[in-house]
Amino acid sequence: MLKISFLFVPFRKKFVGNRYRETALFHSLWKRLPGRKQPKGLYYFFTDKSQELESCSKQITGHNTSIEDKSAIDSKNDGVTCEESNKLSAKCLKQVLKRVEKEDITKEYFQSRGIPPSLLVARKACKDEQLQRTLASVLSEYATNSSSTKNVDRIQRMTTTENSDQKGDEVTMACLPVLAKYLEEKYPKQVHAQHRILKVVDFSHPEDWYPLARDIKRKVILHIGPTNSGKTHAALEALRAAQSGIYCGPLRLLAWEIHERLNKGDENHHSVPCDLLTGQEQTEIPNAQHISCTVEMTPVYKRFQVGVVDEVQLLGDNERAWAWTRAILGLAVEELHLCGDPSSENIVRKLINRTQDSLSVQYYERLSSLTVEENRLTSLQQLQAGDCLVAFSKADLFKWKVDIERETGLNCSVIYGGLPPEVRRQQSIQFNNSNSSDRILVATDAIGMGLNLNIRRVIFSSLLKFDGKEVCSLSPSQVRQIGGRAGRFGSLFPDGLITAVNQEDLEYIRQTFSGKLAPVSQAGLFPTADKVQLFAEEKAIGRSSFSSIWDEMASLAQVDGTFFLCSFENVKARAQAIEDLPLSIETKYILCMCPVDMDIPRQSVAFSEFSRELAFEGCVRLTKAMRQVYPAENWKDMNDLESTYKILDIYLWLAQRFKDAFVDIENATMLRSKCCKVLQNCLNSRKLAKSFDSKKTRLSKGKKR
Ligand SMILES: Nc1ncnc2c1ncn2[C@@H]1O[C@H](COP(=O)(O)OP(=O)(O)OP(=O)(O)O)[C@@H](O)[C@H]1O
Repeated sequence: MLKISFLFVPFRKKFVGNRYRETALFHSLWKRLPGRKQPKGLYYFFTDKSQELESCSKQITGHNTSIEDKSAIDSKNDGVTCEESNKLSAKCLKQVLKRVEKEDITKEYFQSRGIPPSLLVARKACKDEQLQRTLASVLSEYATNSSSTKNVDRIQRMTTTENSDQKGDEVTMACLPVLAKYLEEKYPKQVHAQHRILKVVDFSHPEDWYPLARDIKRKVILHIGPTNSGKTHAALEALRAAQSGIYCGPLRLLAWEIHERLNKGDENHHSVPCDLLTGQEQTEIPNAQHISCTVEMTPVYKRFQVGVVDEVQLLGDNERAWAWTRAILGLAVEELHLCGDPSSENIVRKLINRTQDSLSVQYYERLSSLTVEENRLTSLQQLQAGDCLVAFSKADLFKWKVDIERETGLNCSVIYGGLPPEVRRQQSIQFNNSNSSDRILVATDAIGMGLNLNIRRVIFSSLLKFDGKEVCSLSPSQVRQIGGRAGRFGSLFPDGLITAVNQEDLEYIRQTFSGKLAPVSQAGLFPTADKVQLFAEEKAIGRSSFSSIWDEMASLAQVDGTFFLCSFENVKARAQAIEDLPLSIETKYILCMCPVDMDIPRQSVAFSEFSRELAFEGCVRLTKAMRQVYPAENWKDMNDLESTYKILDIYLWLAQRFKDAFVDIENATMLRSKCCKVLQNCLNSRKLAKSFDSKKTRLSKGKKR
């Protein structure tokens, strides 16, 4: 219940007092239509609705609107505000309803004016306030123009339906065309303008956004399999053999890895010159016809022979999914290889059906065994080199590290998402090294993707994770992704094992691996810069109310069942931070896409400072505080360093887009690698252990939850 109210409160809040409330209201009405067909010209009905309903009220009840209401209308030179207008509408409507309920107005009254009695029944049956308003206006339409009776039969039929929800929807559906016609005649200018706006936010055919790709009949090969099944390997073989090609991966770490692998070559492959393109980096390798990039950077304006998009199950990710949708629909390649887990098959089929490319699916099995152990881990002494203990907070990770190192004498490498990718990679190399026969890994779910790890056994210390807002259980897909890291074909430990610290968790893991993954059902979309720009122009939204664009676009956007709109929350938070700056919409859009976590004060302050300097000075420099990289010995120092790294990273991300303004690129790059070195030293230092007060092993505390 709590969760539901969280979802609904902001949603409703969005409508109250919003000057675009009417538009949103009608949007919510037509969304109820099967197939969500957009009724022409619906949106402006309530722009003048106080007067409209006033006259409607007068017609039906025979009374004028109260003096009090009238004075509210008259007191505004430019008409009433929407909020007032809504209040007035409600009052007028109430009057109408009251009179009808008192039977002051009889069926005969309506019939004599050509109003079908079924409409009255429909209105009474309908508890939804929005629908009541719609119906009230339809009543008024009938009262003034009895020739508009095309829908009478439909309405009559629908209002006799038993199910009241269905009744409400069908009544809405029947009323909308009447309303639409009426509005188009009454407010032609506004309706026309509204049509143009709706065209901008019509996201029902995103496949048409990529004409270069649509010019090619692409051959799409979908590689479906669990982790460690060789699907990426197969796709990369095709990439290497191509004259030109592009790899699009979910992480910088993966983009780096493919970039290096192609450039180096190995005993079975000659080297292939390959550029690197990530949010923060861009290389120019001589003669390179290949690119390895992070999926958000996918160039859809350039042709390649072969494209590879990795981890396509992320088409369902709430925040980043748009990048996969864009890459899959937009890559202008002759041959497109998509790699994903079994949950991605349905949605990829739907997308390729839209692009009308050819699709073949290749299925893969794991290359080596993966076994869920019978017994849970009961003592740290049971740990062996090659084990990976998974925990979900940084504090937990370090406590485990300290306990393990003290009690077993084994050394722990550490990997978590907050560490710079360079450090994550160094820690993984250290762990993989075949000479380190005393190595354990303690890690968060950051090991799930992007690192080649030689793990013998994955041990879940918990299945609960804090996602930034609340503590929630890992999904079956996450459990499989993390657990599947145990055992790697061709490594020291080809056969993988999985266990847990808690018995209940172990049971859950067993069930997860024996069940099927729920399919990803929709692919994410996000408005492109030009759509945002056009929308702002049509709506005459100035630079100063940039942050309002996102809610308005979300409320009007037309997205069909194959797609969903990715979350706007982070983008909105960034938009609010730069709201008052004299920057173009285009520049503000770029700033909003910057990967800053606005919930972290140091990051949000730095982002605001960079944006302000960009707007007012045209030259952005690192501050003194951002240049300070001191040796770290404890928990707090580490946090500071991670934070400094992230700020330098944001600086370099922005520098890629505003090269002339961000003049400290060299310095930032140098400081960023210094941060990595210090962090790496700190992680390997025994001094770190002293910053934790962990006298007892965590395994000796209650295991059975
Ligand atoms: N035919 C092959 N010959 C040699 N090595 C292979 C072959 N197939 C796969 N491998 C190796 O096995 C490992 C797993 O393969 P790959 O990364 O392609 O799996 P995957 O299914 O994409 O899994 P994940 O999604 O976990 O990355 C890699 O180290 C890869 O190089």
